[in-house]
Amino acid sequence: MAAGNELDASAAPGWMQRLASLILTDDRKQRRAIMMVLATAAMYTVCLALLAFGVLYAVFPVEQIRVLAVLLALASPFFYVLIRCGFNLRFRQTTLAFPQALVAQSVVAFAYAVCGPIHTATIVFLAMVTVFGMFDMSTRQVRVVLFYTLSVMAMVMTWRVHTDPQVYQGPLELMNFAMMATCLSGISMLSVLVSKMRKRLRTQKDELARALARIQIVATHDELTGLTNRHHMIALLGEHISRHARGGPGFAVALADIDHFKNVNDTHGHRVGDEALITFANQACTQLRSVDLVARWGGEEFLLLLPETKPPGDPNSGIERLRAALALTPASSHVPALRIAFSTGLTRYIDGEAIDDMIERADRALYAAKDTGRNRTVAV
Ligand SMILES: Nc1nc2c(ncn2[C@@H]2O[C@H](COP(=O)(O)OP(=O)(O)OP(=O)(O)O)[C@@H](O)[C@H]2O)c(=O)[nH]1
Repeated sequence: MAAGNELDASAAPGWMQRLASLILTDDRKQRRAIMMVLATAAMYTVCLALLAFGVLYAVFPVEQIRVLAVLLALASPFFYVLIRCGFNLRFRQTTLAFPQALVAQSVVAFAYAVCGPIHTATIVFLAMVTVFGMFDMSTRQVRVVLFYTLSVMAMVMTWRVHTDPQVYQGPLELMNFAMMATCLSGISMLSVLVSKMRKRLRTQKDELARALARIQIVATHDELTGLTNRHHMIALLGEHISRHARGGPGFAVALADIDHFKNVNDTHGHRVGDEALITFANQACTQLRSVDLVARWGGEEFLLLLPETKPPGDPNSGIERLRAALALTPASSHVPALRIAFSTGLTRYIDGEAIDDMIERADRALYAAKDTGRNRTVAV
C-alpha cells in the first residue's frame, strides 16, 4: 500500500513536468515569454466571461460583441504559437511585449466602441496593459504605445460620438479622454522610470560579471607571465590527486628554475629579466603538451604539472623540447643574443602522498640539478 502511494507521488511531478515542458518548453527565456502570454490570456478570459455575463443579462446584444469575443479568443493563441515556434527569437525582445501591447490596446479600443452602456469600464484595461508592458518595454516603446493608444482612442471616441450620440455623449467622452490621457501618461512616466532602472541594473550586472571574471583571473594567474599562480596550481594538484585516487591517470611534476637569473637582472636590468620570464612562460606553453599545466611558482621558479606520463612515457621529453627551444629563442627583444637555460627537478606522484612531500622531492632533485652543473633535469 505504502509502496503504491510512493509510486503515485513520484508519477505526479513527472507527469506535470512533461506537461510543463510541452506547454512552456524547457528554455528559461522562452518560458518567461510564454508565461507572459498566458497571463494576458487569463486577462482575456476574464473579459470573455464578462462579455458572456453582459449577453446573459442583456446589457448588450450578442451581435454587437461577436467580433470582440473572437479577437479576445484569438489574440493570445496567436502570440503563443509565434513564441512556441521560436519566431520571437529573431528579435532582441523575445517576450514580444511591444506588439502584444499594441494588439491589446487595439482590442480594448474596439471593446470601447462596441460595449455601449458599459464602455467607460473598458478604460481600466488600457491602464492594465500599460502596467503590464512596464516590465519589458523600452522607454521608446512605452512612448509609442502611449501615443498609439491616445490616437486610436481619440478616433474611436470621435467616431462613436457621431454615430451613437445618445450613449457616447460628447462632453462625457471629452472628460473620459482627459482622465484616460492623464492616467495613461502617469503610468507611462512610471514605466519609463522602471525601464531606465532596469537598464541601469542590467549595466551594473554586466559590470559586476566582468569585475568578477577579472578578479577570478587575478586570483588564479600571475600578473607578469599570465601563467597559473602558485595558489591555483596547488588547487589543480589537489584535483589531479583526487582524480588519481578515483582511478584517474597518474602524473609527474617538475620544478624548473632559470639558471643564473640574477646575472640577467644584474647585467641587463629588471625589464630584460621580466622579458626573459615571459619568454620562458610562452615557450613552456608552446613546447609542452596541451594537457600539461605550467605555473609560476615564485621568482624565477616554475612548476610543470605533467599528467598521463605513465612509463614508458617520458615526462622529461617535453622538458627537453622546452630546453632546446629556449636555446634558440632570444630571451629579450632588447638583447637578441641573450638565451636562458634552466635546471629541473622531476618526480612522479606516489599514491597517497601529500602535495608537500611530492614538491619537496622535486625541490631536492632541482638542487641536485643545480649542484651537478645546471641546464639539466634530475629525476627522482
Ligand atoms: N626581473 C625579475 N627578476 C626577478 C623576479 N622575481 C625574482 N627575480 C630575481 O631572480 C633572481 C634569482 O636569483 P638567485 O635566487 O640567486 O638564482 P640564480 O641567479 O638564478 O642562480 P641559480 O638559480 O643558482 O642558477 C633574483 O635576483 C631576483 O631578484 C621578477 O619578477 N622579475
